[in-house]
Amino acid sequence: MRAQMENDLRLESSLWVGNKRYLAVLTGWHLKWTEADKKNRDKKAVSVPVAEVVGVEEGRVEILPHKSVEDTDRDFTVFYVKRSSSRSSSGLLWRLGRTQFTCPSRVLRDQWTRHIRTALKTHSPLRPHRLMVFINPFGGKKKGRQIYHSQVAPLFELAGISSHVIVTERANQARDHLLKKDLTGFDGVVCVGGDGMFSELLHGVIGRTQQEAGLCENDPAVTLQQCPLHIGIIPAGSTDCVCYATVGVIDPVTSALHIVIGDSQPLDVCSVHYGPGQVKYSVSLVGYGFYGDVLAESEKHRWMGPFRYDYSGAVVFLSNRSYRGTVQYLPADPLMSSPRDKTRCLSGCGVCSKSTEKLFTNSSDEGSLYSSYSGPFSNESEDDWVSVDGRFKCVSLTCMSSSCAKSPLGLSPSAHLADGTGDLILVWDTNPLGFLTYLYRHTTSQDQFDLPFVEVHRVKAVRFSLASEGEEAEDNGGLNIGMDGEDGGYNGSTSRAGSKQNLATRPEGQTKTSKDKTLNPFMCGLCCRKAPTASVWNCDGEILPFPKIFCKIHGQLVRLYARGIEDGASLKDCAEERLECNRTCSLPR
Ligand SMILES: CCCCCCCCCCCCC/C=C/[C@@H](O)[C@H](COP(=O)(O)O)NC(=O)CCCCCCCCCCCCCCC
Ligand SMILES: Nc1ncnc2c1ncn2[C@@H]1O[C@H](COP(=O)(O)OP(=O)(O)O)[C@@H](O)[C@H]1O
Ligand SMILES: [Ca+2]
Repeated sequence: MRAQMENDLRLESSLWVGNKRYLAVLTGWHLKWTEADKKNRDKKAVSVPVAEVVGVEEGRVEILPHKSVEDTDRDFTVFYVKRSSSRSSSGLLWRLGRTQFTCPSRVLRDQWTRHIRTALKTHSPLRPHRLMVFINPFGGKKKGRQIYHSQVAPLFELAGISSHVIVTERANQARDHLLKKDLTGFDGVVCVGGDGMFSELLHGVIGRTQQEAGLCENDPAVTLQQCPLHIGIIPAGSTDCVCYATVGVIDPVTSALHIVIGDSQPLDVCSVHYGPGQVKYSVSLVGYGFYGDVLAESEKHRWMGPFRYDYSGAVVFLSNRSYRGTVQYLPADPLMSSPRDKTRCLSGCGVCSKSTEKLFTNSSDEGSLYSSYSGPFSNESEDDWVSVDGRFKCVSLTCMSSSCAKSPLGLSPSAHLADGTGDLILVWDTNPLGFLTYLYRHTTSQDQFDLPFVEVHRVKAVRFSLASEGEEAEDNGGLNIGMDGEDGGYNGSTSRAGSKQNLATRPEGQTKTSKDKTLNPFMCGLCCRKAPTASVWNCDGEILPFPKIFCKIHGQLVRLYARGIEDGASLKDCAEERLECNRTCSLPR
């Protein structure tokens, strides 16, 4: 069947590009053109997967900086994805490649354009035709509108995508629109903004899907329904972590091209249940302590733009706080992967593909992908939960690496985008120099988990609560700046929640008292006010002022127009070995 289709689409002709003659071949999967008049050795060949052809137009056409069409009879122009490496980040930049072909006759020209269009329809079924685009005009450096109109809209137009654009006038407008308005006919939704805008789309799309399925999303026991609408992100925010971690670069053109060709990247989502029956969703950071405090502080300084996080980070760091709490977690299957196995989740990731089979019982049946998720708690009992009690600088949970420009490898460099697990990072109370070392390692390739006061666990669910009242009343705001480690928070212990040992507390003699503190004059001004006993949660950039939460990871709940990070090195090997391969061989197609 496939071979038959391949044969029907196959086309081979001698065409001109400029003043050189090429042998052009369309196989259905690839469009390839090889210089015809040269001897074998220096033959110039270009091969583009059909899946990466953006569009084909009759005549000699240019798109950027402005559209121009020279309507000639025997010419056609092919637009496609072209890669270049990015010096500043880990992924590859995508640009719009363009080649103008001249045919010997108009009939042949029409045959070529028709065949390419049919090949696109056949081999790229997820390409969007209609998109809803939300632009936050105030995100990041406030360039959202300009970025969309100058860099993204021309590409959508070229690909024949019709877009309904809404420039937001208030926070949560995009989320509310997705929850309430008619979405018939839309293939996907796109945000132009930062992680906060993405979060609005995430909430809208998940909420709408559960509403339509008649499910109560606030009930942590419910298995949520996979979302049929794809989400696209055009980065124009402050951290842009979700874009960075799923594409590898912060670049509007690259992201727009991923949308245009209908790339599809499943993504794990963490539901955070808090307060009386409320839920929020996160894909990057659910953080208590340091990251919660940084976010709360940064809200006061929004006018600073993206720099507010650095400023607030320094302020919070200097206030040297730590918080008591009880963390319980449900470990993931250690045979699948580990947060310290030094692997990276790249495009075509094997761990994620294997997890797809585990997460969806009938993975071979495409249609069942959205209905047969077996949920994370199919076999677990209370005995499987592990409980940890102590004082922490921060507690972070992330469903993916959470890499961003500040931290190119991310909060958890070996986390996976779509394996149905999250990484729980516990940073016990430690002296400021120790904590600074931990933070600083995020900016280098040094292992931030290789520190005595840090632990990381791959998990399926997490519970957090404040320590019991007597313990909570203990002082906070630690002023110890020594490096001896004695004041470290790592004197709690670990136990199975359901077992007899249950919730171990710190051993006698190691309890921190105010006498242990060493005052540092530099810090004094910041610490004289009474430090709070509880922090807030940072849920993908939104403050949740309820310390007690329950988090559950939903494997591959949503899909993005992305394909994971492409590794430049493997791409090069691949290109050297097989000329016709224009990208990483392991990609699923
Ligand atoms: C010493 C250098 C330390 C660098 C530490 C970098 C850690 C970076 C981890 C980033 C994880 C990001 C997770 C994503 C969060 C976003 O959802 C969320 C919302 O983003 P949006 O505004 O684009 O909508 N962003 C955030 O919550 C921002 C978190 C950023 C934390 C940055 C902390 C900077 C710390 C600087 C410490 C400086 C110490 C100086 C000592 C004198
Ligand atoms: N028109 C608007 N006015 C005010 N806030 C908005 C508007 N549109 C969106 N928002 C909110 O602004 C917040 C930050 O947006 P985001 O695009 O993530 O930028 P940044 O990365 O700079 O924080 C989001 O939480 C979003 O809900
Ligand atoms: Ca994951």
